[in-house]
Amino acid sequence: MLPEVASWWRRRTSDTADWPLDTLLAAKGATRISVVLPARDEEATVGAIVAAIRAELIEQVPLVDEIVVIDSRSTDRTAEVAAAAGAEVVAQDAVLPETGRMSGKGEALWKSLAATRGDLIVFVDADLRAFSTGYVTGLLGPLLTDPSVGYVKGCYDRPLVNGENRVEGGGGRVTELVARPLINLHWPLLAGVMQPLGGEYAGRRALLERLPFVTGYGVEMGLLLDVFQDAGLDAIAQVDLGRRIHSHQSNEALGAMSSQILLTVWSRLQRHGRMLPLEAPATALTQFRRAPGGHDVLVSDVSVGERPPMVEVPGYASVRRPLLS
Ligand SMILES: O=c1ccn([C@@H]2O[C@H](COP(=O)(O)OP(=O)(O)O)[C@@H](O)[C@H]2O)c(=O)[nH]1
Ligand SMILES: O=C(O)[C@@H](COP(=O)(O)O)O[C@H]1O[C@H](CO)[C@@H](O)[C@H](O)[C@H]1O
Repeated sequence: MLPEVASWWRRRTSDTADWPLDTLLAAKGATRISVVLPARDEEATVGAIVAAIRAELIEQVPLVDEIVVIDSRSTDRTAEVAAAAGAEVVAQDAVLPETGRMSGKGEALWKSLAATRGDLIVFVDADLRAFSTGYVTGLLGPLLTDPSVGYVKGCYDRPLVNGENRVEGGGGRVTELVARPLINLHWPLLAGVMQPLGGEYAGRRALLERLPFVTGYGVEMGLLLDVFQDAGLDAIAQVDLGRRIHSHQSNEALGAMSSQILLTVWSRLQRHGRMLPLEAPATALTQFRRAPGGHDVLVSDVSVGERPPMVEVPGYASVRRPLLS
Protein backbone atom coordinates (compact mmCIF):
# COMPACT_ATOMS: atom_id res chain seq x y z
CA MET A 1 0.00 0.00 0.00
CA LEU A 2 1.14 3.56 -0.64
CA PRO A 3 2.19 5.30 2.60
CA GLU A 4 -0.79 7.68 2.40
CA VAL A 5 -3.11 4.69 1.93
CA ALA A 6 -1.58 2.89 4.91
CA SER A 7 -2.08 6.06 6.96
CA TRP A 8 -5.72 6.36 5.80
CA TRP A 9 -6.31 2.67 6.51
CA ARG A 10 -5.09 3.04 10.11
CA ARG A 11 -6.99 6.26 10.78
CA ARG A 12 -10.29 5.58 8.96
CA THR A 13 -10.86 1.88 9.73
CA SER A 14 -12.83 1.02 12.87
CA ASP A 15 -14.94 -1.83 14.18
CA THR A 16 -18.66 -1.86 14.82
CA ALA A 17 -17.82 -2.53 18.49
CA ASP A 18 -16.18 0.92 18.56
CA TRP A 19 -19.64 2.50 18.14
CA PRO A 20 -21.90 1.47 21.05
CA LEU A 21 -25.46 2.73 21.12
CA ASP A 22 -24.87 5.22 23.96
CA THR A 23 -22.12 6.89 21.95
CA LEU A 24 -24.42 7.19 18.94
CA LEU A 25 -27.41 8.44 20.93
CA ALA A 26 -25.24 11.05 22.60
CA ALA A 27 -24.01 12.21 19.20
CA LYS A 28 -27.34 12.05 17.33
CA GLY A 29 -28.80 15.36 18.44
CA ALA A 30 -31.20 16.61 15.77
CA THR A 31 -29.64 14.49 13.02
CA ARG A 32 -32.31 12.50 11.19
CA ILE A 33 -31.39 8.97 10.13
CA SER A 34 -32.95 6.90 7.34
CA VAL A 35 -32.28 3.24 6.64
CA VAL A 36 -32.95 2.21 3.03
CA LEU A 37 -33.29 -1.35 1.75
CA PRO A 38 -33.35 -1.82 -2.02
CA ALA A 39 -35.38 -4.97 -2.56
CA ARG A 40 -36.19 -7.00 -5.63
CA ASP A 41 -37.86 -10.31 -4.84
CA GLU A 42 -36.53 -10.54 -1.27
CA GLU A 43 -39.66 -11.82 0.51
CA ALA A 44 -37.62 -14.52 2.27
CA THR A 45 -35.23 -12.15 4.03
CA VAL A 46 -36.49 -8.56 4.02
CA GLY A 47 -38.91 -9.03 6.93
CA ALA A 48 -36.32 -10.15 9.49
CA ILE A 49 -33.99 -7.27 8.61
CA VAL A 50 -36.74 -4.66 8.90
CA ALA A 51 -38.09 -6.17 12.12
CA ALA A 52 -34.67 -6.15 13.77
CA ILE A 53 -33.99 -2.52 12.87
CA ARG A 54 -37.46 -1.45 13.98
CA ALA A 55 -37.27 -3.29 17.30
CA GLU A 56 -33.68 -2.48 18.28
CA LEU A 57 -33.04 0.92 16.71
CA ILE A 58 -36.47 2.58 16.73
CA GLU A 59 -38.64 1.06 19.46
CA GLN A 60 -35.95 0.20 22.02
CA VAL A 61 -33.85 3.30 21.38
CA PRO A 62 -34.69 6.38 19.27
CA LEU A 63 -31.71 6.15 16.92
CA VAL A 64 -33.23 5.49 13.47
CA ASP A 65 -36.04 7.75 12.25
CA GLU A 66 -37.37 5.77 9.29
CA ILE A 67 -36.93 2.47 7.48
CA VAL A 68 -37.78 2.64 3.78
CA VAL A 69 -37.87 -0.40 1.52
CA ILE A 70 -37.61 0.52 -2.14
CA ASP A 71 -39.63 -2.15 -3.93
CA SER A 72 -37.63 -2.64 -7.10
CA ARG A 73 -40.29 -4.22 -9.32
CA SER A 74 -40.59 -7.32 -7.14
CA THR A 75 -42.75 -10.13 -8.43
CA ASP A 76 -43.10 -11.81 -5.05
CA ARG A 77 -44.53 -10.62 -1.68
CA THR A 78 -41.57 -8.38 -0.81
CA ALA A 79 -43.75 -5.28 -0.37
CA GLU A 80 -46.29 -7.01 1.86
CA VAL A 81 -43.65 -8.70 3.99
CA ALA A 82 -41.65 -5.48 4.42
CA ALA A 83 -44.74 -3.46 5.34
CA ALA A 84 -45.88 -6.09 7.84
CA ALA A 85 -42.45 -5.91 9.48
CA GLY A 86 -42.76 -2.14 9.89
CA ALA A 87 -41.12 -0.57 6.87
CA GLU A 88 -42.45 2.20 4.70
CA VAL A 89 -42.55 0.60 1.26
CA VAL A 90 -42.10 2.73 -1.84
CA ALA A 91 -42.30 1.44 -5.37
CA GLN A 92 -39.21 2.44 -7.33
CA ASP A 93 -41.20 3.53 -10.39
CA ALA A 94 -43.60 5.64 -8.32
CA VAL A 95 -40.81 8.02 -7.25
CA LEU A 96 -40.26 11.08 -9.49
CA PRO A 97 -42.23 9.43 -12.34
CA GLU A 98 -41.54 12.44 -14.52
CA THR A 99 -37.89 11.35 -14.67
CA GLY A 100 -38.84 8.14 -16.44
CA ARG A 101 -38.05 4.53 -15.53
CA MET A 102 -34.54 3.23 -15.40
CA SER A 103 -33.60 -0.13 -13.94
CA GLY A 104 -31.56 -1.92 -11.38
CA LYS A 105 -30.23 -1.43 -7.90
CA GLY A 106 -28.68 1.95 -8.67
CA GLU A 107 -32.06 3.26 -9.82
CA ALA A 108 -33.65 2.04 -6.59
CA LEU A 109 -30.98 3.79 -4.51
CA TRP A 110 -31.15 7.02 -6.50
CA LYS A 111 -34.93 7.11 -6.09
CA SER A 112 -34.49 6.48 -2.35
CA LEU A 113 -33.01 9.96 -1.96
CA ALA A 114 -36.39 11.38 -3.01
CA ALA A 115 -38.31 8.94 -0.84
CA THR A 116 -36.50 9.61 2.45
CA ARG A 117 -35.96 12.56 4.80
CA GLY A 118 -32.81 11.63 6.71
CA ASP A 119 -29.69 13.75 6.96
CA LEU A 120 -27.80 10.45 7.06
CA ILE A 121 -28.81 7.53 4.88
CA VAL A 122 -27.78 3.93 5.60
CA PHE A 123 -28.07 1.42 2.75
CA VAL A 124 -28.58 -2.25 3.63
CA ASP A 125 -29.17 -5.05 1.13
CA ALA A 126 -32.43 -6.93 1.65
CA ASP A 127 -31.00 -10.37 0.89
CA LEU A 128 -28.84 -10.60 4.01
CA ARG A 129 -29.00 -13.66 6.22
CA ALA A 130 -27.86 -13.48 9.85
CA PHE A 131 -28.27 -9.67 9.74
CA SER A 132 -27.25 -7.71 12.84
CA THR A 133 -28.26 -4.15 13.68
CA GLY A 134 -24.56 -3.70 14.42
CA TYR A 135 -24.27 -3.17 10.65
CA VAL A 136 -26.36 0.00 10.97
CA THR A 137 -24.81 1.31 14.21
CA GLY A 138 -21.28 0.61 12.94
CA LEU A 139 -21.88 2.53 9.71
CA LEU A 140 -23.39 5.47 11.62
CA GLY A 141 -20.51 5.76 14.10
CA PRO A 142 -18.03 7.76 12.00
CA LEU A 143 -20.81 9.90 10.46
CA LEU A 144 -22.34 10.89 13.80
CA THR A 145 -19.01 11.65 15.48
CA ASP A 146 -16.80 13.15 12.77
CA PRO A 147 -18.12 15.89 10.46
CA SER A 148 -15.16 15.37 8.12
CA VAL A 149 -16.47 11.89 7.21
CA GLY A 150 -19.07 11.89 4.44
CA TYR A 151 -19.23 8.24 3.35
CA VAL A 152 -18.76 4.98 5.24
CA LYS A 153 -18.33 1.51 3.73
CA GLY A 154 -18.88 -1.70 5.61
CA CYS A 155 -16.30 -4.46 5.42
CA TYR A 156 -16.64 -8.06 6.49
CA ASP A 157 -15.68 -11.66 5.90
CA ARG A 158 -17.61 -12.96 2.91
CA PRO A 159 -18.03 -16.74 2.78
CA LEU A 160 -19.72 -18.27 -0.26
CA VAL A 161 -22.71 -20.06 1.25
CA ASN A 162 -24.99 -22.27 -0.79
CA GLY A 163 -27.20 -24.37 1.48
CA GLU A 164 -24.92 -26.53 3.63
CA ASN A 165 -21.91 -25.79 1.43
CA ARG A 166 -19.71 -22.97 2.81
CA VAL A 167 -16.44 -21.76 1.33
CA GLU A 168 -14.64 -19.29 3.59
CA GLY A 169 -13.48 -16.30 1.60
CA GLY A 170 -15.35 -17.55 -1.45
CA GLY A 171 -17.81 -14.64 -1.58
CA GLY A 172 -17.28 -11.20 -3.06
CA ARG A 173 -16.33 -12.80 -6.37
CA VAL A 174 -16.77 -9.66 -8.46
CA THR A 175 -14.99 -7.64 -5.78
CA GLU A 176 -11.92 -9.89 -5.82
CA LEU A 177 -11.75 -10.59 -9.55
CA VAL A 178 -12.91 -7.28 -11.06
CA ALA A 179 -13.35 -4.35 -8.69
CA ARG A 180 -10.27 -4.66 -6.49
CA PRO A 181 -7.79 -5.16 -9.35
CA LEU A 182 -9.25 -2.21 -11.29
CA ILE A 183 -9.16 0.05 -8.24
CA ASN A 184 -5.57 -0.92 -7.50
CA LEU A 185 -4.57 -0.31 -11.12
CA HIS A 186 -6.23 3.05 -11.65
CA TRP A 187 -7.11 4.44 -8.20
CA PRO A 188 -4.30 3.11 -5.94
CA LEU A 189 -5.23 5.67 -3.28
CA LEU A 190 -8.45 3.65 -2.81
CA ALA A 191 -6.57 0.35 -2.40
CA GLY A 192 -7.25 0.41 1.35
CA VAL A 193 -11.02 0.11 0.88
CA MET A 194 -11.55 -3.52 1.85
CA GLN A 195 -15.05 -4.05 0.42
CA PRO A 196 -15.56 -1.52 -2.40
CA LEU A 197 -18.70 -3.28 -3.65
CA GLY A 198 -20.22 -4.15 -0.30
CA GLY A 199 -23.93 -3.42 -0.22
CA GLU A 200 -23.90 -1.94 3.30
CA TYR A 201 -22.77 1.68 3.40
CA ALA A 202 -23.92 5.07 4.57
CA GLY A 203 -23.53 8.70 3.61
CA ARG A 204 -24.53 12.26 4.28
CA ARG A 205 -27.47 13.38 2.16
CA ALA A 206 -25.62 16.64 1.50
CA LEU A 207 -22.92 14.58 -0.26
CA LEU A 208 -25.05 11.88 -1.89
CA GLU A 209 -27.49 14.33 -3.48
CA ARG A 210 -24.59 16.04 -5.28
CA LEU A 211 -23.47 12.80 -6.95
CA PRO A 212 -24.72 10.90 -9.99
CA PHE A 213 -25.98 7.36 -9.35
CA VAL A 214 -25.02 4.71 -11.88
CA THR A 215 -27.99 2.43 -12.43
CA GLY A 216 -27.87 -1.36 -12.28
CA TYR A 217 -24.98 -2.88 -10.39
CA GLY A 218 -22.56 -0.06 -11.18
CA VAL A 219 -23.87 1.99 -8.28
CA GLU A 220 -21.34 1.00 -5.62
CA MET A 221 -18.33 1.43 -7.89
CA GLY A 222 -19.69 4.70 -9.24
CA LEU A 223 -20.40 6.18 -5.81
CA LEU A 224 -17.01 5.17 -4.40
CA LEU A 225 -15.11 6.71 -7.32
CA ASP A 226 -17.29 9.83 -7.33
CA VAL A 227 -17.05 10.36 -3.57
CA PHE A 228 -13.28 10.06 -3.89
CA GLN A 229 -13.25 12.53 -6.80
CA ASP A 230 -15.66 14.97 -5.13
CA ALA A 231 -14.73 14.81 -1.46
CA GLY A 232 -11.32 13.12 -1.30
CA LEU A 233 -10.00 10.00 0.42
CA ASP A 234 -10.28 11.36 3.96
CA ALA A 235 -14.04 11.84 3.56
CA ILE A 236 -14.30 8.04 3.36
CA ALA A 237 -14.24 5.68 6.34
CA GLN A 238 -14.84 1.96 6.71
CA VAL A 239 -16.17 -0.15 9.56
CA ASP A 240 -15.51 -3.84 10.16
CA LEU A 241 -18.99 -5.35 10.50
CA GLY A 242 -17.72 -8.89 11.04
CA ARG A 243 -19.30 -11.35 8.61
CA ARG A 244 -21.76 -11.09 5.73
CA ILE A 245 -23.92 -13.88 4.39
CA HIS A 246 -26.30 -13.12 1.54
CA SER A 247 -28.06 -14.78 -1.36
CA HIS A 248 -25.57 -15.46 -4.16
CA GLN A 249 -26.19 -15.08 -7.85
CA SER A 250 -24.85 -17.39 -10.54
CA ASN A 251 -21.52 -16.75 -12.25
CA GLU A 252 -23.56 -15.98 -15.36
CA ALA A 253 -25.42 -13.22 -13.51
CA LEU A 254 -22.16 -11.94 -12.01
CA GLY A 255 -20.76 -11.75 -15.52
CA ALA A 256 -23.42 -9.18 -16.33
CA MET A 257 -22.73 -7.41 -13.03
CA SER A 258 -19.02 -7.33 -13.88
CA SER A 259 -19.79 -5.80 -17.27
CA GLN A 260 -21.79 -3.03 -15.62
CA ILE A 261 -18.92 -2.37 -13.23
CA LEU A 262 -16.40 -2.31 -16.08
CA LEU A 263 -18.58 0.20 -17.95
CA THR A 264 -18.74 2.32 -14.80
CA VAL A 265 -14.96 2.24 -14.42
CA TRP A 266 -14.53 3.09 -18.10
CA SER A 267 -16.80 6.11 -17.74
CA ARG A 268 -14.94 7.36 -14.65
CA LEU A 269 -11.52 6.85 -16.25
CA GLN A 270 -12.70 9.24 -18.96
CA ARG A 271 -14.70 11.62 -16.77
CA HIS A 272 -12.01 11.96 -14.11
CA GLY A 273 -9.39 12.53 -16.74
CA ARG A 274 -7.52 9.33 -16.05
CA MET A 275 -7.84 7.96 -19.56
CA LEU A 276 -5.50 10.34 -21.43
CA PRO A 277 -2.76 10.26 -20.69
CA LEU A 278 -3.38 7.02 -18.95
CA GLU A 279 -1.18 7.23 -15.89
CA ALA A 280 1.08 4.21 -15.85
CA PRO A 281 -1.19 1.81 -14.00
CA ALA A 282 0.01 0.94 -10.54
CA THR A 283 1.37 -2.60 -10.47
CA ALA A 284 0.86 -3.43 -6.79
CA LEU A 285 -2.27 -5.32 -5.76
CA THR A 286 -3.35 -4.92 -2.13
CA GLN A 287 -5.53 -7.70 -0.69
CA PHE A 288 -6.76 -8.37 2.83
CA ARG A 289 -6.97 -11.52 4.93
CA ARG A 290 -8.74 -11.80 8.30
CA ALA A 291 -6.23 -12.17 11.13
CA PRO A 292 -6.47 -12.14 14.93
CA GLY A 293 -7.46 -8.61 15.93
CA GLY A 294 -7.96 -7.33 12.39
CA HIS A 295 -6.58 -8.04 8.94
CA ASP A 296 -3.29 -8.97 7.33
CA VAL A 297 -2.49 -6.75 4.37
CA LEU A 298 -1.10 -8.67 1.38
CA VAL A 299 0.64 -6.62 -1.30
CA SER A 300 1.78 -8.39 -4.46
CA ASP A 301 3.49 -7.17 -7.60
CA VAL A 302 1.17 -7.92 -10.51
CA SER A 303 3.28 -6.22 -13.16
CA VAL A 304 3.58 -7.95 -16.52
CA GLY A 305 6.26 -7.63 -19.19
CA GLU A 306 5.87 -8.14 -22.94
CA ARG A 307 7.97 -9.96 -25.52
CA PRO A 308 8.18 -8.71 -29.14
CA PRO A 309 6.97 -10.85 -32.07
CA MET A 310 9.43 -13.69 -32.37
CA VAL A 311 10.07 -12.86 -36.03
CA GLU A 312 11.62 -9.58 -34.87
CA VAL A 313 14.21 -11.39 -32.73
CA PRO A 314 17.57 -11.50 -34.57
CA GLY A 315 18.62 -14.89 -33.29
CA TYR A 316 15.30 -16.53 -34.05
CA ALA A 317 16.08 -17.61 -37.61
CA SER A 318 19.37 -19.21 -36.58
CA VAL A 319 17.96 -21.17 -33.66
CA ARG A 320 14.70 -22.14 -35.29
CA ARG A 321 14.82 -25.86 -35.69
CA PRO A 322 13.79 -27.10 -39.14
CA LEU A 323 10.88 -29.45 -39.15
CA LEU A 324 12.07 -33.03 -39.25
CA SER A 325 12.16 -33.91 -42.92
O1 LIG B 1 -32.77 -4.42 -9.84
C1 LIG B 1 -32.42 -4.62 -8.65
C2 LIG B 1 -31.42 -5.55 -8.29
C3 LIG B 1 -31.09 -5.76 -6.97
N1 LIG B 1 -31.76 -5.04 -6.00
C4 LIG B 1 -31.45 -5.26 -4.59
O2 LIG B 1 -30.10 -4.88 -4.35
C5 LIG B 1 -29.53 -5.72 -3.34
C6 LIG B 1 -28.28 -6.41 -3.90
O3 LIG B 1 -28.65 -7.08 -5.09
P1 LIG B 1 -28.23 -8.60 -5.35
O4 LIG B 1 -28.51 -9.42 -4.14
O5 LIG B 1 -28.89 -9.00 -6.63
O6 LIG B 1 -26.68 -8.46 -5.59
P2 LIG B 1 -25.54 -9.41 -4.95
O7 LIG B 1 -25.64 -9.20 -3.47
O8 LIG B 1 -25.84 -10.79 -5.36
O9 LIG B 1 -24.28 -8.86 -5.53
C7 LIG B 1 -30.62 -6.73 -2.95
O10 LIG B 1 -31.29 -6.25 -1.81
C8 LIG B 1 -31.54 -6.71 -4.16
O11 LIG B 1 -32.87 -7.07 -3.86
C9 LIG B 1 -32.72 -4.10 -6.34
O12 LIG B 1 -33.26 -3.44 -5.45
N2 LIG B 1 -33.02 -3.91 -7.65
O1 LIG C 1 -19.05 -8.12 -4.00
C1 LIG C 1 -19.32 -8.89 -4.96
O2 LIG C 1 -18.45 -9.47 -5.64
C2 LIG C 1 -20.79 -9.09 -5.38
C3 LIG C 1 -21.09 -10.61 -5.50
O3 LIG C 1 -20.90 -11.20 -4.25
P1 LIG C 1 -20.85 -12.82 -4.10
O4 LIG C 1 -19.69 -13.33 -4.93
O5 LIG C 1 -22.18 -13.36 -4.56
O6 LIG C 1 -20.64 -13.02 -2.61
O7 LIG C 1 -21.70 -8.53 -4.44
C4 LIG C 1 -21.70 -7.13 -4.27
O8 LIG C 1 -21.67 -6.44 -5.48
C5 LIG C 1 -22.81 -5.73 -5.95
C6 LIG C 1 -22.33 -4.76 -7.05
O9 LIG C 1 -21.63 -3.69 -6.48
C7 LIG C 1 -23.55 -4.99 -4.84
O10 LIG C 1 -24.70 -4.32 -5.36
C8 LIG C 1 -23.98 -6.02 -3.82
O11 LIG C 1 -24.66 -5.36 -2.75
C9 LIG C 1 -22.79 -6.74 -3.26
O12 LIG C 1 -23.30 -7.88 -2.59
